[in-house]
Amino acid sequence: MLLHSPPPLPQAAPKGVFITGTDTGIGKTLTSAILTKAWKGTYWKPFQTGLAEETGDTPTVQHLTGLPADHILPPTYALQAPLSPAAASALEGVTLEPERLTLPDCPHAPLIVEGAGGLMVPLTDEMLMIDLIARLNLPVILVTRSGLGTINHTLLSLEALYQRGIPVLGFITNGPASPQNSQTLERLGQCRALHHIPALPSAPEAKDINQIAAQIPSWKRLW
Ligand SMILES: Nc1ncnc2c1ncn2[C@@H]1O[C@H](COP(=O)(O)OP(=O)(O)OP(=O)(O)O)[C@@H](O)[C@H]1O
Ligand SMILES: C[C@H](N)[C@H](N)CCCCCC(=O)O
Ligand SMILES: [Mg+2]
Repeated sequence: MLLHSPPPLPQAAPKGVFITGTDTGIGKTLTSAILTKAWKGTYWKPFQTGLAEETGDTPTVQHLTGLPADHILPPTYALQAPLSPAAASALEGVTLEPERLTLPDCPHAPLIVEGAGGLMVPLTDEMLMIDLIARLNLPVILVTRSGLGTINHTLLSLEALYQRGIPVLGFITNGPASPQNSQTLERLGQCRALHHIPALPSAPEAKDINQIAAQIPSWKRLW
């Protein structure tokens, strides 16, 4: 057995999906914008850090999707330091209570929830991002880079998810096309390659989101 067995996916369409990745800066926000647009869903980033250096993922998704404001929920925690939520909150004297988080009512299903960084990012001294995913009880879409190094990073993340019984709807590769890597990840990771996002020649714009979103299977077709 290479990896633990993948937990079964829910039989019926769940309330939403949790977008995680093999790293920070891997393309979770770009992917979340594409999926929110494709499914005309509702985007939520519960933990935003790094606002001292960036505008934040929520306004980015709002801008890239051009969806009405009620498709975009505000972050539950918005922190300045470009660090993990646990480290940023300690610096800023903010108390995080991820154990109290529940899925918000979302006006437009499905809910697309974006993490911060990867699975093992600390939210507090007792809780990691992966524990929040388990608590919210959503299936995962894993964003990973397409090129060399992705096999190890992706299988490590899948193994962690499977060991915690977290179902994975599939992975999305981001970067220069590498069909061979996608096939290897499907085979060894027992996980579906949902889509590939190409390396765009410049910073993503709404037109890019529209074009890629048009290629995404409908939410209903995935269940
Ligand atoms: N396929 C792509 N083509 C061009 N630029 C990309 C692509 N994917 C991501 N980027 C750019 O790389 C940067 C990081 O991507 P993104 O913000 O989606 O990462 P992230 O995983 O959401 O990071 P964080 O952990 O901070 O939320 C962004 O500036 C984004 O526009
Ligand atoms: C600031 C950045 N954009 C992310 N929001 C936070 C990433 C935390 C990564 C922690 C780590 O894995 O070292
Ligand atoms: Mg992001």
